[in-house]
Amino acid sequence: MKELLIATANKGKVEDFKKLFQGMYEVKSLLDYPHIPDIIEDGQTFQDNAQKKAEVLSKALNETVVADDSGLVIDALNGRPGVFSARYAGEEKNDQANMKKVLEDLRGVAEQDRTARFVCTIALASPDKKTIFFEGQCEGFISHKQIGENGFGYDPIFYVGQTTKTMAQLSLEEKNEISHRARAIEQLNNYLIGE
Ligand SMILES: O=c1nc[nH]c2c1ncn2[C@H]1C[C@H](O)[C@@H](COP(=O)(O)OP(=O)(O)OP(=O)(O)O)O1
Ligand SMILES: [Mg+2]
Repeated sequence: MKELLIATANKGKVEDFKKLFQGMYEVKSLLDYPHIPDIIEDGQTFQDNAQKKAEVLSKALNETVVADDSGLVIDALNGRPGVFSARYAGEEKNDQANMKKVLEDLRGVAEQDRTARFVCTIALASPDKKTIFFEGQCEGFISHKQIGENGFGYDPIFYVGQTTKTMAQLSLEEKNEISHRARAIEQLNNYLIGE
């Protein structure tokens, strides 16, 4: 089976990619290449960061690389945390601290004003080809406390759509039906099949 390298060291993302590419590609990630240094994400947009992560690795290894830059965009916080989602509460990239800070920032904000979306931008970079982008989103709203054990990142505080289920209450299969990452990967997959 063909290998596909994902320029991420995020275990939750790797699990999503492996499940979504099951039977199609053998997914490798930066977890398999621990010696590769972290790529500084200094872009203004998810696309900028996905492009940098994919192109730096594609050039270094001279092979096709996929990268994902994603995050939580909250309307009442003017789109924050956005591209700063991973480090919202500090450089240690601690999910619990990030969620705590979001809930503190939204203290007193009414239900109807807690709208948010997850955004995932995927970049496909190949040596001597133009980088291509695919974006997926998932609408929802922010809970008042953490609910559910599954997934990663901000899943426990993100109610999916108009439901009363957080992303962390979904099974991996259910999440992969509706998530921002699944929607972006579906477009990537359609492109790769057509190549
Ligand atoms: O499905 C998701 N469910 C919950 N939270 C999520 C999801 N997708 C992204 N997120 C959050 C986690 C992290 O706080 C940020 C990603 O930051 P982002 O820089 O793209 O990833 P990262 O630094 O963890 O790994 P890497 O850059 O190596 O891909 O958005
Ligand atoms: Mg990152």
